[in-house]
Order: sequence, then structure tokens, then C-alpha cells
Amino acid sequence: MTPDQKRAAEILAGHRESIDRLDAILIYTLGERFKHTQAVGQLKAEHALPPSDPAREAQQIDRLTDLANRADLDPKFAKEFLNFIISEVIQHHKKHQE
Ligand SMILES: O=C(O)C(=O)C[C@]1(C(=O)O)C=C[C@@H](O)C=C1
Repeated sequence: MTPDQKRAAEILAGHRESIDRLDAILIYTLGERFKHTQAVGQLKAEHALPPSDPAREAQQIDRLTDLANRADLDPKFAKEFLNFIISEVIQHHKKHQE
């Protein structure tokens, strides 16, 4: 390994350490989010409320688009990511109501 490659390997290791830390934050954050949506699912099932709320989702997308722009994140990606999570939540809500 050349000295240049050794330096590159050290920089790569530093980035990977940050990536692993941020991945852990994402997973714990998602776990917390699902705890709240599980409670929402229970509430909706108990009160015969519809599993999905398109008006609320539109507000969330607007807010996330704004946040993504500020965070230098592709807003299209942020929207697809939120939609992916929300569709999983809606499936859970539907199971609660069965
Ligand atoms: O806020 C709600 O009513 C939820 O059920 C939570 C949630 C979400 O995951 O954020 C999921 C489904 C709805 O369509 C909107 C939002």
C-alpha cells in the first residue's frame, strides 16, 4: 500500500465510522417512530378511524420537502422514503383493524 493509499484508507475508515453511527441513529429513530404509529393504530382501531389520512400525509410531504431542501437532501428521495414508511404503517393499521 502506498502512503497515499494508506491516508485514503484512514479517511475511508473515518467516514465509515460516521456512517455506522448515523445508521444506528436512523434505526433507533425509526423504532421510536413505529412505537408512536403503533399507538396511533390502536387508537384508530378502537375508534373506527380510517387507517390512512391523505390530508395529513400531504402536510408531512410539504414539511419534509422543506426540510430536505434545507438539509441538502434530494426532496424526491425524502418523499419516496416517507411514502415507503407510511405505507408500512398503513399496512400495520389495517392489520390492527382486522
Ligand atoms: O397520523 C396518522 O394518522 C397516522 O396514522 C400516521 C401516519 C404516519 O406514519 O405518519 C400513517 C398513516 C397516515 O396516512 C398518516 C400518517
